[in-house]
Amino acid sequence: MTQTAPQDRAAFEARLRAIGDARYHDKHPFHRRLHSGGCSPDEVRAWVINRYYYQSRIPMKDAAFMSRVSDPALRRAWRKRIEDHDGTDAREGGIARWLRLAQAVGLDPDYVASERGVLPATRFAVDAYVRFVRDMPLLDAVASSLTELFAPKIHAERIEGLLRHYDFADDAALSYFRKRLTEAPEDVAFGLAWVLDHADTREKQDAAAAALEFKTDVLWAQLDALWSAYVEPARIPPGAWRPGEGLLERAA
Ligand SMILES: O=C(O)c1cc(C(=O)O)c2c(n1)C(=O)C(=O)c1cc(C(=O)O)[nH]c1-2
Repeated sequence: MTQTAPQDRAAFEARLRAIGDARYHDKHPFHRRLHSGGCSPDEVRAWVINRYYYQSRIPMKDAAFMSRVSDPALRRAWRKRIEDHDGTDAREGGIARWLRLAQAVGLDPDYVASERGVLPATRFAVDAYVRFVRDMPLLDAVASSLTELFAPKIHAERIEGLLRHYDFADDAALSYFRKRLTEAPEDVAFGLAWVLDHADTREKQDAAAAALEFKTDVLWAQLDALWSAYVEPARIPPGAWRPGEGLLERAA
């Protein structure tokens, strides 16, 4: 039986980028609504609450990844991701910055950090991502992080759209996204080179592409859940956040 030859490096990279062009969540109607000023204050709050759950699990999935890596050089390159989100003694991290955004939209950061009110489908999607990275081959795990190839564009659009359309938005509230503009390209340059180097058979290339598609589904499913629950006609699942809950005194 003849084996299919691997794609050359440029063709394989183009294949990965085409997955983003077709499936990345910048195309989801919820993001269009958010960035163009179409979201109500409560829709923005629902997004902040649910997206916190994703943020909170990113360093956990990176720790799960590192626990499986025997190569010290790869661990050294990867551990920055955990510090970017958790911070260090000297430096604030992304989770703290996200909670600043929560405060700016009138939410009590303790409520957001409690993870109460997160939609069931958000939990299922995000937990599936953590499990995927914990259980699948390292190549698939690294490939699944490559949605970050497409993230700087959406972060830039978001900064511009939120600043233009929403009163709560200012540099402090949006500092999370501005910081990611420099953090994400560093991470993804490393991740992409690693995947291109290690996907040395057609089967591995197919697996890496499938991992990236899986991750686009993880992101898309979160926004589908948000739309279904909070955009009219709203269908909020039992136990999920209801407008009016978890607000700061001044916003209540
Ligand atoms: O706002 C976004 O659209 C977005 C998307 C993604 C992504 O593509 O997974 C990440 C982020 N932001 C992000 O801020 C972030 O720290 C991050 C880490 C990862 C990852 O898979 O390791 N994705 C993302």
